[in-house]
Amino acid sequence: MKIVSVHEGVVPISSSIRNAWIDFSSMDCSIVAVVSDVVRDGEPVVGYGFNSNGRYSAGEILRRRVVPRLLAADPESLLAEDGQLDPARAWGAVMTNEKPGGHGERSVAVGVIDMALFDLAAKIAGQPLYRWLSDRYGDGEPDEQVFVYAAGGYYAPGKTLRDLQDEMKGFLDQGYRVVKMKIGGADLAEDLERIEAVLEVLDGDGSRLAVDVNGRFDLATALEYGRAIEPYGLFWYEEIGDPLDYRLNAVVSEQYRGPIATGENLFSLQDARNLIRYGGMRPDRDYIQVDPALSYGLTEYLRIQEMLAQHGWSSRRCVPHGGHQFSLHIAAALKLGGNESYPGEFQPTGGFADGAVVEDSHVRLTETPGIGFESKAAFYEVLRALHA
Ligand SMILES: O=C([O-])CC(=O)C(=O)O
Ligand SMILES: [Mg+2]
Repeated sequence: MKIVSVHEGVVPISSSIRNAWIDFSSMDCSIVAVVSDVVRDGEPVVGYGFNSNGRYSAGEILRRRVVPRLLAADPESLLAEDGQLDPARAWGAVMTNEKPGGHGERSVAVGVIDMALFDLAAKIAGQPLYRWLSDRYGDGEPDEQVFVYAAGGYYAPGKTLRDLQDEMKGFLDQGYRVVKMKIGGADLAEDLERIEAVLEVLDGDGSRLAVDVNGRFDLATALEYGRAIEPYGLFWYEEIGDPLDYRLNAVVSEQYRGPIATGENLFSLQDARNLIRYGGMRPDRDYIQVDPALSYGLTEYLRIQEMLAQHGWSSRRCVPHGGHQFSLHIAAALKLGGNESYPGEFQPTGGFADGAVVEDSHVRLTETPGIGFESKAAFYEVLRALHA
């Protein structure tokens, strides 16, 4: 098995929405196609990857460092003992001459390639990624369905409380029981009004609503909001302060009794370990949201899972950020607690297979080999155009 060529491009995933920190008016995403010399039905087997959402395309790092190193590696050095592609060995090749620390956009570029290599490896084996992964890194019996919650509830120009309620009703109509909305982009009084409007749609059941601050609050505001929302008994209170401010998180976790979720902007084993060591996260109720696509890929995510286990954390406490197919496979294979879903945003990259049905907030995977981009027509067209 040899890699014949790697093609890289950018796709816009922009929209008019806004969270407490950024708008998405110029959001875009790197995509790659890794073409192998394996031929099936007269066509080369190709692995695809992309970089989730929330960070911009990382083309410069891909073109100047990551892809050249992959192509320069001795093909034999990328194979496991069974002669098949081993994405973890390729990971070592693309990280050659990279110093530790400072895991900014480099982790995004490596994550894109890592995803494509896992897609390729599972396709060559003729298996959907979740079964391939479960056989190698899990117990061989993957979850057949995965808990998903619907993320949305953004701020947008002219968006009324009624619009927010209609958006959430739409999620419930699509089969979701748990929904997420943004807070921290308005003042407390307005956000409480928005939360109460959504709770009306959820029959007053706060345990079905997560709120996401996107790292906006200082400690005083975090505690003030915490006191105000604690009585609602929410599903979780997300990314309350700066993602690297572990002390803020620890102080809030001493005072806010409900579940806290964070980690979507931690991009390495070392950062995730610091969160566990110093962030006050409680293994009996809190959630880790590291997104494998943004954080050096599944190769690094497996290391993070090992670290969590060593610290007494169940994989069920992990619910990755991003709402994409890659994490859905990982969630099923590694028995995570679930996966985010974006029914209304980040097209064409986000979301699951076209035919995927959500029932009681759970979704099943397809048996398409690899990650299954081929079952997501609009995205597949963009990916195929990279190399066709
Ligand atoms: O608004 C964003 O950047 C996305 C986000 O936080 C999430 O999906 O949890
Ligand atoms: Mg978030």
